[in-house]
Amino acid sequence: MTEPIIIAEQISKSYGRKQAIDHLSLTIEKGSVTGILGGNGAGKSTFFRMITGLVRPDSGRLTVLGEEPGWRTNSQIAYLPDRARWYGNYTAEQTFDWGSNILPGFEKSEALRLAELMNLPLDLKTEGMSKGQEARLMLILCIARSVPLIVLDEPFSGIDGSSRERIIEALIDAISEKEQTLLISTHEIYEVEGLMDDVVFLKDGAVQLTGNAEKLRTEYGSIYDLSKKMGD
Ligand SMILES: Nc1ncnc2c1ncn2[C@@H]1O[C@H](COP(=O)(O)OP(=O)(O)OP(=O)(O)O)[C@@H](O)[C@H]1O
Repeated sequence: MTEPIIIAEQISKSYGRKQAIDHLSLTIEKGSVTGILGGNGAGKSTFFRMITGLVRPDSGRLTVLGEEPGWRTNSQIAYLPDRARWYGNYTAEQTFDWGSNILPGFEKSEALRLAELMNLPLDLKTEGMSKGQEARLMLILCIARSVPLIVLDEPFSGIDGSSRERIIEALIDAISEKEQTLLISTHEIYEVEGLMDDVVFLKDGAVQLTGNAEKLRTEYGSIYDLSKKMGD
């Protein structure tokens, strides 16, 4: 029996004359890995910001973990924003200590294990990190948390193609044991598609197509091929 963790009912959001989200209705099932896909400006990041309460819908109703998004739901969400920046100049290990003190559900031992899997040096300070190393650190801060919902907005941007596979394996490894729900937006569909149970294509702030990834693959060959058809 499936149970929804996110229910969006006809939600809309405009920035001035730009309609970023347009009467979007969508249900995300508990325990699923859902790829939120779509071209630039489709509304992916805005939808994620709504889930984390950073942006409120102008109209419609959004329910996350059984209630309206806010500080109570946010303690149960690990969110990687699209333009994540780490401002302090700390080593990865010091950052994990900070995470243990601040982030609900953060497990330092899991973070250390993931850092090894992802080849992230522990003694390097953030100012000396490459873009890809910083991206790994931000990702680990999210996926080393035992929280019901993980929301990753473009987690692989800045990570080179040859490292991505290893990082995606670490991600699968991190979430497979836990009953977590994962939402992930990405333009790297080819590498990530094996991870997805469900797929949502957004266009102009509304659902263009949604479905079970396996079923869509039977019909279209691959989610990557489908995304080409959808014009991503
Ligand atoms: N704070 C803002 N102020 C004005 N317009 C905004 C703002 N945030 C988003 N928009 C607009 O809303 C639309 C949706 O943007 P959003 O960032 O959600 O798209 P996206 O699907 O995440 O795109 P990308 O793949 O390029 O990251 C775009 O047209 C964008 O310009």
